[in-house]
Amino acid sequence: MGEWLYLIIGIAVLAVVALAGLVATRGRGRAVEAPPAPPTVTAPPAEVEVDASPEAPVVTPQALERPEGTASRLVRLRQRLASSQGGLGRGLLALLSRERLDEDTWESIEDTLLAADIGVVPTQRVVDNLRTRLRVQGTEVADARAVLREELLALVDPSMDRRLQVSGTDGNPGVVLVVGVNGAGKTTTVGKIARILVAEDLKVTLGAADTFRAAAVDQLATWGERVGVEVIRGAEGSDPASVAFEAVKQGVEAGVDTVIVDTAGRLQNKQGLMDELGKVKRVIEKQAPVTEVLLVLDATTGQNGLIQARVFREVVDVTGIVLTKLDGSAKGGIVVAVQRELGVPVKLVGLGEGPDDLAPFDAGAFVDALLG
Ligand SMILES: Nc1nc2c(ncn2[C@@H]2O[C@H](COP(=O)(O)OP(=O)(O)OP(=O)(O)O)[C@@H](O)[C@H]2O)c(=O)[nH]1
Repeated sequence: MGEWLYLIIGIAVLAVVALAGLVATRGRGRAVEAPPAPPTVTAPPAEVEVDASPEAPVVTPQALERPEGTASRLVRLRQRLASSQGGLGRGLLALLSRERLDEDTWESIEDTLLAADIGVVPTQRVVDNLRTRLRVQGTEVADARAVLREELLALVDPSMDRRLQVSGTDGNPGVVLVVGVNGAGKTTTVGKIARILVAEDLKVTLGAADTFRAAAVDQLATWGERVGVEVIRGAEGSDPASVAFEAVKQGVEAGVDTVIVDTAGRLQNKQGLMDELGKVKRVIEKQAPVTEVLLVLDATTGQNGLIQARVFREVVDVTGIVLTKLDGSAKGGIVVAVQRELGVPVKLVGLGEGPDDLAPFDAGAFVDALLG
């Protein structure tokens, strides 16, 4: 009987232990299956602002981009130029091919040219020349196109030297200073020029001297990272001249071909701008001469752009113009107006937000694009 009692007690103990084990296992199972606690929401990292821009993803140095080569970029961008500007030439040709070129028609031709922002004086000149040439020569429609092409080409002036001075002398790098009001596309243009130079196997350093906007500095840093170009930056609000100085100094030491300096474009007043850009240029030239001063203008701003251009011309010796956003405007005539205003050539045109949407300006190709 005693043996039976021990056996029953033993079985009971085993059953209790097994039951306890089962409950504990189930308990652990539930703990594993339980949904994880919600993640703590942390502030986005500083780069997020740059990340948000579709054209400026953060790319690690291991994944350097190869910028588009000049030849394929030109073919692509010429088509884009023709699609944004072709309306002007088509409109003019339609008017010129009318049976009778009466006063109303000449007035419409004048209005079409003015609407494209060519400016009053050049418009008058073209209309006068067309009137004389088409009357004297009694020209057929087919010739009207050739005459119009010649007149537009003369306005754009193919004789201007549009080469970018990106090389220095005496062992110095070329130094390109990029100026213009905020929002014109300065920082983007600096990034795009760097890519053009990298595609041509030149060594480049960038100076982020637009220290008033942290986002502009970050934006430029991202442009540089994408193609493995060093970007010299200062703290937010630091002296733009010291950043420019440091960029050129490091560029000289590293033996690069070109240093491109992005500047701040606050048009607070002429004196302030003059002091700021004057100082930037002076300190740079302690290291190496500035070889090119590019003024970036937004083609969509019309007369306003011309007023800005005038202010910058008085402040700094502009040597070339970059017209941005020509893709977003049918007013390609601004090329003529701004060259007339400043007496310096348009050297580059921006034709989109893509990283390789910047092209050297070519007078003949531009006029052909106008004629559609
Ligand atoms: N469609 C089009 N957009 C352009 C072109 N060039 C620049 N942009 C856009 O214009 C906007 C302003 O360009 P930014 O380079 O930031 O202008 P910024 O002059 O440096 O202005 P801050 O950085 O404020 O000094 C951006 O959204 C660019 O993508 C262009 O040729 N075509």
